[in-house]
Amino acid sequence: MRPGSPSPPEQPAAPGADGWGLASGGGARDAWPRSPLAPSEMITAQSALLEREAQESSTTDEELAGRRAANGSSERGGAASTPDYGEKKLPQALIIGVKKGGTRALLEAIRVHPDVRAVGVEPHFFDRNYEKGLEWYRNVMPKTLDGQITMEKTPSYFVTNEAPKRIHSMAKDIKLIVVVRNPVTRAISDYTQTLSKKPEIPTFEVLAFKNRTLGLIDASWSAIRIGIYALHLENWLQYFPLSQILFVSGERLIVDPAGEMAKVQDFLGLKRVVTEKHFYFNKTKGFPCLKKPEDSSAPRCLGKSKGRTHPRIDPDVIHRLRKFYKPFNMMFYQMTGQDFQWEQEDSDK
Ligand SMILES: Nc1ncnc2c1ncn2[C@@H]1O[C@H](COP(=O)(O)OS(=O)(=O)O)[C@@H](OP(=O)(O)O)[C@H]1O
Repeated sequence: MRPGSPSPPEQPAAPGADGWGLASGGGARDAWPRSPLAPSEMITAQSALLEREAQESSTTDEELAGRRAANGSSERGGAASTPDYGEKKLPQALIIGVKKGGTRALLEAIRVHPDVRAVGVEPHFFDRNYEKGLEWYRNVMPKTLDGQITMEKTPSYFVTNEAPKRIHSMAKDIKLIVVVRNPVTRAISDYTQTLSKKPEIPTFEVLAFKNRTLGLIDASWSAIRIGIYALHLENWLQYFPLSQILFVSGERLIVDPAGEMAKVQDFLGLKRVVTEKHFYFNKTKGFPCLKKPEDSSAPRCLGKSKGRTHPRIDPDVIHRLRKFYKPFNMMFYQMTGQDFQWEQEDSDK
């Protein structure tokens, strides 16, 4: 951490503490709340801090990863196929998280834009493949023409300690996008993904607690820890100003994809090309899908690993988790100047 930078949120305020007014701008990150934590929350917050050193469990888009490994070959970006002219460049914008936030939906939507070329698989350069070097990374990228933006998404970057420094040393003016989602639903989504691969794992309710009788949440479990967004964001703000980070609402990306895409295109300095016209709500899928491009026959919904049915979780556990996350969420709203409204009862259903 650089000298003079704000301290990590070791003592976030308990729910209902004073001074939680939302910042209107981006300068609120200095205003760390100072109210004491409930003891159990103190313990879990501390364990969360300690666990930051732990290696993040991997995030993959199984279906895509299965099709093509990031082994140095480029992948065509864009919905309409763009001829493979141009040169490979290091990315100017990254979708850095969060796992299960809606990162694939965002990447696929922004790739429709003719001025964006993106690599389809997750390169995991700044976490797992850093030692391969920048030339390896550049080679993973698709070719771009002048004026086109190169992008990639790797959701684990957001929770990788070394990522901000590494990315900053590559390009300090890079644009960063984080898709955030109610951390309770995100945790359940994350668990659902693991469960789909390892059906023998314990229940969510078992994994979520260090001590269920005492109500001690296990913040060292990555499914829980990833959702402490304020903690991770603090790391990024040591290297990047808030103006270089866009926070996209994972919830709004589902109910109003065009609205969120307008913000993304503005942030990237792109013309608003991706609009309502590109989306339709697919009742079978239960999610918005991209309309079929003129040169293709099929509309494009995300694969079956996106939009999975979640197992039913004990409402008491949901309630406890909501309480656990509330002070961190408040802190996150204050740091970003955005209220994601996760405290509303229905938002983690
Ligand atoms: N249009 C559309 N179609 C399908 N799914 C959508 C869409 N928009 C957002 N989402 C939500 O994206 C969730 C998966 O998030 P990610 O793509 O970030 O997952 S991953 O980290 O890359 O594995 C996924 O989470 P689950 O519902 O838990 O499967 C979806 O809720």
